[in-house]
Amino acid sequence: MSPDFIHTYVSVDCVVFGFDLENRLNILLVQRHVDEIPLERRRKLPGSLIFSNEDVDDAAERVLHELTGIRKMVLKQFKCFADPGRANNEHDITWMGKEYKHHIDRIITVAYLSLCKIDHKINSTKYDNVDWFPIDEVPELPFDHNKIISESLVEIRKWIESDFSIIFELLPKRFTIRQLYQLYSALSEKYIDIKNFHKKISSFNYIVPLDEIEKNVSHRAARYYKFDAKIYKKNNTKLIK
Ligand SMILES: O=P(O)(O)OC[C@H]1O[C@@H](O)[C@H](O)[C@@H]1O
Repeated sequence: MSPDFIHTYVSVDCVVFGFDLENRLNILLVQRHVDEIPLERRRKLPGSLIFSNEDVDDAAERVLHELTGIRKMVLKQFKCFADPGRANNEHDITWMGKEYKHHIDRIITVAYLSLCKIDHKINSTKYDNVDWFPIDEVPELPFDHNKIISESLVEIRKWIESDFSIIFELLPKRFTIRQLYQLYSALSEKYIDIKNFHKKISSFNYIVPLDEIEKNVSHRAARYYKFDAKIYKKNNTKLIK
């Protein structure tokens, strides 16, 4: 075989989105625990090299489980990142050497998107530090992880346009229309008038009003709603075309 063909490692990286109480999109970052790397360069996307007998999708599921303790999470493979130089920063080489006891200088990574309710208990079996970061407070990250995150944003927008029901993976089980509006606005780049949004939403029978309203709020208390997946599957309409 020509020596120009690569023998390379393959990894997965997961961008897990959450939506916080201040109506901001967040993502989960983990911390590398290695003294030789400066503190401010230790945060990264959760990821792993894949095992020789493992499918990439299975590796992504494993990473998410090791990250959150949750068995089944919504998961979407969206892109492969294969720049030959993506893993040759000296800190990243040090990290890979410590973590895998190998000199690794080329890794192709397959990136995944996932969604998690931010109030879900994170019970990591692998990482000591797992934290939510608002998307505009994400620090400079190792490898090409900042690039992966910015491409994942484009992807999550497309995903919501093609399957609106995934938005409910990010909302609490009961939510107000304002929360739904704020999440939809944070995700889509278009301006949407709140009154029109309310009108559209009230025509969707899969968004079901509950007999509960907000308590202890300074504004007019809003009603809570829930998403009914069964009704949604029957209609499967897009929210806004
Ligand atoms: O074991 P760790 O370092 O978490 O994962 C392997 C890393 O290797 C790189 O391709 C990835 O970007 C990934 O983050």
